[in-house]
Amino acid sequence: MLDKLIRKKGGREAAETPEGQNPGTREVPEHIAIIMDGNGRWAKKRALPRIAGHHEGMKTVRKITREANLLGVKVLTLYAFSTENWKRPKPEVEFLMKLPDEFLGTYLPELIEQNVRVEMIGDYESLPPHTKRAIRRAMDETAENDGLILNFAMNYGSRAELADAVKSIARSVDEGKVRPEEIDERMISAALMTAHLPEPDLLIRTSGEVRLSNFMLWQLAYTEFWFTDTLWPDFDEAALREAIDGYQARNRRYGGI
Ligand SMILES: CCc1cc(N2CCCCCC2)n2ncc(-c3ccc(F)cc3)c2n1
Repeated sequence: MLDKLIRKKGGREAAETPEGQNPGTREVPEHIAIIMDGNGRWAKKRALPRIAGHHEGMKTVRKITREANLLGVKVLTLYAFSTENWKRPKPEVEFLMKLPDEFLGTYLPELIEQNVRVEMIGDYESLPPHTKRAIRRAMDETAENDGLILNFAMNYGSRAELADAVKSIARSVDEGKVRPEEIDERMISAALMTAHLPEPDLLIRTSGEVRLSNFMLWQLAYTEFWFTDTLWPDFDEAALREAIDGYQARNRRYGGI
């Protein structure tokens, strides 16, 4: 089983672990981001159609959301559909675009009961109308909840997000609201779709793939990565706790030696 934590080196200044504090006693990650990979392979191993893997993966979304909320995680960002996924076969894309409605139709009452707030990052307007309706309803019906933020990255691509942020800042310069010399990291972070969220503390990617796939490239600058061979449909509460244990066991540094 390939479970490994790859710690980002270097980065922003921040206090070292205070003297005397046991580095293993770190808090639960405030923000966990997950690239939910391995659904098609899970189905193939069982001689099932790929959509069976996506459907099983949806049940894992429910399981991991509940566990993360119980553990005190504040934000859970799930990479559900990338801008590149439109290239998949039409029937698969059509099935995927129905999953938000199916997921919320089944689990929204449970999410509301758990005080979960549903949010989304990505290009909302380009989604099919039925997909937008389901997501909009879930966001509206959970807007007052102040528990875990369940943030779906839907029709999301980090480079497109960064390009939009640059355009927005360039417009502000054009309008005389911003001088070029004022543009800094903070202004760019504030122009991203995740401006209102803390940066991810822990990124988990399942199915053994070790790459970012155009996911939160700016926001993951200081994030610890956990890569596991476990396929997303098989990723259960114990697997989540193992990833969090791996995160807590490391003496996280934002730079310095
Ligand atoms: C549109 C692509 C997609 C795929 C997908 N899969 C398939 C691929 C990844 C594994 C999980 C199951 N899920 N699972 C939940 C949602 C969902 C999205 C938004 C929302 F508001 C509520 C639920 C979802 N969306």
